[in-house]
Amino acid sequence: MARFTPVVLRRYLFGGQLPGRGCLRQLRHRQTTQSLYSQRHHTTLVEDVDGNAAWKDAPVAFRKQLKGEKKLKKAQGKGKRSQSLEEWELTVGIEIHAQLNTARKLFSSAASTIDEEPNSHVALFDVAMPGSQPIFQKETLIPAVRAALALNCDINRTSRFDRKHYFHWDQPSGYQITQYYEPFAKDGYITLYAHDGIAKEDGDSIQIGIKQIQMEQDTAKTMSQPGDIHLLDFNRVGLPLIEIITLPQIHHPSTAAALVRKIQTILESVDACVLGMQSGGLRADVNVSVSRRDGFGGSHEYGGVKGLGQRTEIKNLSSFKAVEDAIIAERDRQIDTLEAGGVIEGETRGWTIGEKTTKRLRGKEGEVDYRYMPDPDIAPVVIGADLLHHLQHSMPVLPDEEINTLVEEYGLTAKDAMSLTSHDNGGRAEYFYNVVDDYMKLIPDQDLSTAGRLCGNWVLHEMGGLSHPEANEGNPLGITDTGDCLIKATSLAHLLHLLIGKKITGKTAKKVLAELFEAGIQNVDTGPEAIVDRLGLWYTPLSNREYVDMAKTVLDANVMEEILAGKTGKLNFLVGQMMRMDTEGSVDPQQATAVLQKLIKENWKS
Ligand SMILES: Nc1ncnc2c1ncn2[C@@H]1O[C@H](COP(=O)(O)OP(=O)(O)OP(=O)(O)O)[C@@H](O)[C@H]1O
Ligand SMILES: [Mg+2]
Ligand SMILES: [Mg+2]
Repeated sequence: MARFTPVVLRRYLFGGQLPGRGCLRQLRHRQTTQSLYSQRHHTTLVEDVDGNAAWKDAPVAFRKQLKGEKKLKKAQGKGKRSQSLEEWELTVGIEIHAQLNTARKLFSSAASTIDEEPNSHVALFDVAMPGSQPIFQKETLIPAVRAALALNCDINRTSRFDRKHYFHWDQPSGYQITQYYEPFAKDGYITLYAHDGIAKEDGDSIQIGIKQIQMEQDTAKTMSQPGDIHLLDFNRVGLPLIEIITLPQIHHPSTAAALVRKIQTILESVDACVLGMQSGGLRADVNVSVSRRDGFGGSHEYGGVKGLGQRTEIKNLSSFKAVEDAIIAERDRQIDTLEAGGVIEGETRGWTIGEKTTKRLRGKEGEVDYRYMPDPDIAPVVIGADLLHHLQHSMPVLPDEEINTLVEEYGLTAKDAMSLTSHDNGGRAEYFYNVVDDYMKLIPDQDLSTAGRLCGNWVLHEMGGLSHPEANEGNPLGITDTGDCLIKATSLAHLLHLLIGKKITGKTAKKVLAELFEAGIQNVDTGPEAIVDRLGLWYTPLSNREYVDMAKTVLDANVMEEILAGKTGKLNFLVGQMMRMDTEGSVDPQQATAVLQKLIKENWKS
């Protein structure tokens, strides 16, 4: 599968001290200053694109997810369970493994691949050929450090690699190289807001500590076949991962899912990661415990958090929903066990989508002794102050800041801002900015938030409803990461300009939008004016006589009495009726209201 060339990532490098070839790609057309809008007028980033994008995983539509969560919460809130939740406090800590966005593996120059011919990118070191040595690919530090900075971590200027020993077919050397004793980043945090989808109980926002982030190797990919046959793909072995470890400070399943989703968004926004959860580029292990709320909490402690119950760990969850469902199932199992007088064992458990309960995989006595030891073949990693400084100053706008800008400057609701940034790998937001830019050029004295609200409504809602049998499934509008779309931004801006200038009606605008979409699919170059011309849909205002005739048809004595008695909502109802009467959509609601008011004032009688 083709990838973007690494050239653009050179902007994260400095003074030619690191070669660009080790880094993969830059995804977004995002900037580093406070105001996205103001900077958009000064900055043009060069995107050097080579072939097709490798990312195919569109994030789960946020609205859909919120709806699902609401339903789930409703179901959870019922009956006996909610009673036991008053007595027991759930605590969760999460480990997230994310594949870094690099061209090479962590300790060999073999290419990192996505969906390529199995075992086609494997260096001798990756399969532990005797005599082969690890060569740390220092470019891998760039996405790793960017991820750590985005998660507010302190960067350890000197970190080291250790060996974690275990025997399994997916690990040819018998150990995984990780950072156990001295990871490269620690003491970070992430802030989650209500609009990120956290539990109601967590209020407007919650901060979760990140204990540390370490770099480590991925394992080979196992493809199990019928008949106990396991096929191995060593392309994945040795790919650079980061493991992000949160403190046990999460107390609600939906907050846990929101955290994983937000970490994915953040990693993506700083170009630290290539693939999302849906494509296996991000995996989560959840650690779950419960303790009594009555002050007799548990005796366990982790990272300075005391009073915890015994944890169990559910490994390898690969969707946000699985994170939430597995935590709920494990919480309920632990509470049931404790209420029945049992004890919770420290164990690793598994979760299968659709199951009601987690399943024990191995107990504490079955835990492997990893015999951690410093890797004698790898020198300490020293991060220079200059590299750190450069990376700190080339960070893009982070998702929270972007949401804030969309709400504060562009006048969107937090929900719409979230939707906009989560669609099409962020491409929908880029498209939106382009539409607003073009629209503002047509009406320069327009207030940005008014323009933003109008364009946001069309980009999200009107365009969201478009479909065509020949359109690409999953991305019908053909929106790219950089904001190109089948309906050109400038065409939509012109269309909205015609609408606001009352040159066409709202109904016509929708019709023209559908025509622009169709033209895009058929690769026909046309603009909104040409379509309005062709369809003969230029707006001709109705005469006052026509308004009065229509108003008389909808008015009746009873409704008029109600309006006179102060029921102003009824007036809107009548305007709606007038608009429905006119199939061409030529009724201007303001004028209809004025005519109705006048008739009522004159106490018109039929
Ligand atoms: N009592 C507890 N209840 C809930 N979560 C806990 C508890 N104790 C620790 N945790 C969480 O468990 C995770 C422990 O991760 P860590 O990588 O330090 O150890 P590990 O799970 O033993 O290692 P690994 O799985 O990587 O071999 C952290 O996210 C932490 O917040
Ligand atoms: Mg861990
Ligand atoms: Mg763990």
